[in-house]
Amino acid sequence: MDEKQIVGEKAAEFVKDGMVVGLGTGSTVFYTIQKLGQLVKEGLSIKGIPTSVQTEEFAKELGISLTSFSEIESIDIFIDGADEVNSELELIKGGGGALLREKIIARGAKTFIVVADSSKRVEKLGALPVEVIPFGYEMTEKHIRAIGLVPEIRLNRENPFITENGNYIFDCEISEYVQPERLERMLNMIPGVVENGLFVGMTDLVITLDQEKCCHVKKVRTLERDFESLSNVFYIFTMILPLACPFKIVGKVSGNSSSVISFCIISERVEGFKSVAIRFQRSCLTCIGQ
Ligand SMILES: O=C[C@H](O)[C@H](O)[C@H](O)COP(=O)(O)O
Repeated sequence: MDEKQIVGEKAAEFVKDGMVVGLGTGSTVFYTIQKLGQLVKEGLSIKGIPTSVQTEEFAKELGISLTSFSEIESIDIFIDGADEVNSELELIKGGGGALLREKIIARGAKTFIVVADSSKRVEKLGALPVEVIPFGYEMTEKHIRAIGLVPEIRLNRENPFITENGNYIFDCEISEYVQPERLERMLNMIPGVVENGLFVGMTDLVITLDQEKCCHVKKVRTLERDFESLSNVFYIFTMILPLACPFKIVGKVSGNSSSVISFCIISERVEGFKSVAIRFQRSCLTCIGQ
């Protein structure tokens, strides 16, 4: 059994009867889907949401029922491969061009499991696909270059590769380190960029292999998500009791580590509370190891 098959099949163990399952794209999750097809034949009842036409067709061939966003409230679990995984379980995806649909599903899933053979583990994330609309892509390329990346248009023979959403992809070399979450935001602010392949703070588990070829299931810290929830509660609190609360949250930002920064109880009403706010932010950052 090759590595992709071991990790791919292992992930199928996390799928339970009645679940809505996001089905990823690629040669690793292929084995998960194949295994799910076998389990469905043995009686497992699930509904799949595919991330690409290729996956959709494969799932149909295997007899896996599919559903659509209009028919479901949420996605229980999303299983997908990755091109690069670092020690923080931050990912680069999109080698197969399916990054946009994958990110939509990853963001909507309660649990996101990544299946990755050992070749995907990297110290530094380095080769990032960025999906852009064809209109003005030459200008978009300049803007991507201006933030320090080295983009190269992905080709299909001599023509630009076209994604299933009708867009182009720039494969970008990350030459200088920028914090992934920041880079993700910077890219997505460029007009013409539809999405990029950085998946930060989304992964719940990575199934991979070590040198002894043992299957490992790593749990990512959920602290950032906890902070996000706490931030939401606090935000609602200050909305309900604006007069009673001495703090004002400047903005509710969803996301991850920097949402802690925007956990931002910056006092607008009482000057003295500013130092409290700053100390609080610092302790949050220490907690998440920044
Ligand atoms: O667009 C493709 C996806 O992001 C894949 O999940 C990724 O490229 C990994 O694919 P594979 O399992 O074939 O290495």
